[in-house]
Amino acid sequence: MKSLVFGANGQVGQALLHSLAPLGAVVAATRDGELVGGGRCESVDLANGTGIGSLIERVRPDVVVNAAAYTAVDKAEQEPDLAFRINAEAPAAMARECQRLSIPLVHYSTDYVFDGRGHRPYTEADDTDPLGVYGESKRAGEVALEESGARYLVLRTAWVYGLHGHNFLKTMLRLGAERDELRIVADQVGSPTPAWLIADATARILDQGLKSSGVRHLTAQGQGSWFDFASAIMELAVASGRLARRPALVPIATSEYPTPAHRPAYSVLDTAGLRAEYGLELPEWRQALAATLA
Ligand SMILES: NC(=O)C1=CN([C@@H]2O[C@H](COP(=O)(O)OP(=O)(O)OC[C@H]3O[C@@H](n4cnc5c(N)ncnc54)[C@H](OP(=O)(O)O)[C@@H]3O)[C@@H](O)[C@H]2O)C=CC1
Ligand SMILES: Cc1cn([C@H]2C[C@H](O)[C@@H](COP(=O)(O)OP(=O)(O)O[C@H]3O[C@@H](C)C(=O)[C@@H](O)[C@H]3O)O2)c(=O)[nH]c1=O
Repeated sequence: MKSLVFGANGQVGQALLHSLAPLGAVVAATRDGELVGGGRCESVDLANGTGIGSLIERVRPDVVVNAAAYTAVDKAEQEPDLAFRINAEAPAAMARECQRLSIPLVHYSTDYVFDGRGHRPYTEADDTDPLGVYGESKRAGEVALEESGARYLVLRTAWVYGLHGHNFLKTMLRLGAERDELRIVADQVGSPTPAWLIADATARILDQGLKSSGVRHLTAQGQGSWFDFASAIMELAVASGRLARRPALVPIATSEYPTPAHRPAYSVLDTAGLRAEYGLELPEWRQALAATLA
């Protein structure tokens, strides 16, 4: 099976290069044709979608996996056009070409498509209502795939972290080394999910073949607040010697940490559908964090 991976330098993209390799050839595409780990690959700037269709046509993969996205949640409030070009128009262009060539398309979306007013895990049938530009642009990407007529799978995930790239784990390790005290929001609840888990699950799904088109939820199991996540990071980082000492962590309300974009208060995703359809077991988020740091 030959895969074409857009966004190969991102957190999920880098993990996909490893996870998809046992299934066959993996053709990587990045913005500038360079891989962060070294080496050249295909190049396409998704903000200017002209090269997308021609690249898919030239590579003729058995599956396209789009891990590229505009993920700067706060900055998106000032750059809505760019966020929509990358998160909605580029996946739409991929879907058009995939539909024309009968190639299945795997794409990722976010818990931030929900408004966070729920009190039980969101299912795929629940209504979306994003609070900010990033979530709106990601929802527009989901709709574009739904309407394309392509065979597709949108994997909605959440709170992605890893040892590569920009994420909350890396921010906490950096700030934890610099400061004696960190103030962390304790009233936003979700499911921290490592990039390797998303990539592994994608490979297990592709190994079986897409069983149906649609949106499915994919996160680590269980739930916690950003404060819980930070507390678990500090505990494991000190135990493993990554941090010399544990900074004091202060739980705060969202109102005490103002940001340009509003974020959902509760965005836990119900993954039962995906687990049943593909027979996947997903680890609890604290176990997944421990495995990542180990
Ligand atoms: N991060 C998170 O917490 C979450 C992410 N998701 C979704 O998961 C998917 C993967 O996210 P993640 O791996 O964290 O994202 P990253 O931000 O780590 O990576 C995104 C990649 O997209 C690339 N990209 C951005 N703009 C362009 C462009 N104009 N042309 C070409 N490439 C571009 C970036 O390239 P470059 O390196 O050159 O900037 C980067 O490598 C996305 O769909 C995201 O929305 C869902 C929930 C949570
Ligand atoms: C750095 C920091 C953040 N926070 C808060 C701000 C915010 O509410 C929360 C998370 O902050 P971040 O900006 O790191 O995370 P954020 O960019 O909101 O993360 C999101 O990214 C996009 C791409 C997604 O799709 C989401 O699933 C989610 O992972 O933590 C603190 O309370 N204290 C701190 O010191």
